[in-house]
Amino acid sequence: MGTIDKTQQDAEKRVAALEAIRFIKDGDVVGLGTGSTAKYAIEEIGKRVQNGLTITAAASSKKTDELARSYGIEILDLQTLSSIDVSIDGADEFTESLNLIKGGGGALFREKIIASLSKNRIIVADASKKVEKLGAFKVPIEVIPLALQYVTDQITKLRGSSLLRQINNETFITDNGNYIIDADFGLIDYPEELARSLNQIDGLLAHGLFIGLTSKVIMAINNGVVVFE
Ligand SMILES: O=C(CO)[C@H](O)[C@H](O)COP(=O)(O)O
Repeated sequence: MGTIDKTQQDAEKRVAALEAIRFIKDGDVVGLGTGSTAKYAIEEIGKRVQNGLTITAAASSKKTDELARSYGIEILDLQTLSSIDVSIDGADEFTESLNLIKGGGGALFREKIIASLSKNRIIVADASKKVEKLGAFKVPIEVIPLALQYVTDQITKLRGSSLLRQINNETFITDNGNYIIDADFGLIDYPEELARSLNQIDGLLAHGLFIGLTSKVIMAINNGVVVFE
């Protein structure tokens, strides 16, 4: 993949995010993702709301909730929603078959609920996120604290190694009050199979393999976009 030019990467994130906004129309309920790419989309949606766009939104994290509200975007209570028109979110890795790894920002559980509720699930990404096989980025796994050892042992049985996420020497706590394990399974040949196995572990709230949860990936490269759908 080579060295990633951060300025170029940021420019691509913005281009992809702006392209995705074309899919939002007046009256939509919009699912808002988390992370630096989703942030570009939220900021632009916010500006358009200030200029008369009438949407409501669901936020995938406290950070996104705060950012969206700061622009005057009306945030709905996720627990009351049974459908979202369009969601825009980022990804840590994606393949051409639209499988993803998400959760680098630790918001994977709410992001998964939003994707599951959404009719049109748009992922926005810079070109560095495209991979042949998932797995160079460790799979984030949200774990209910009392099940930490149990879940770690089950990950070991699936030939994965676990690292409890720490930020500034402190255990990272999700918006839901849980831990994140970053699990290394090496390059993943059969992501659907691994996702199914992880789904069966009690105490594991959500994992970052997003299989069949994406309508399209808008990837920016240089100043253009490529759409995978
Ligand atoms: O899944 C996520 C947060 O939980 C993000 O979408 C993912 O980490 C990508 O982030 P960024 O746009 O900053 O590269």
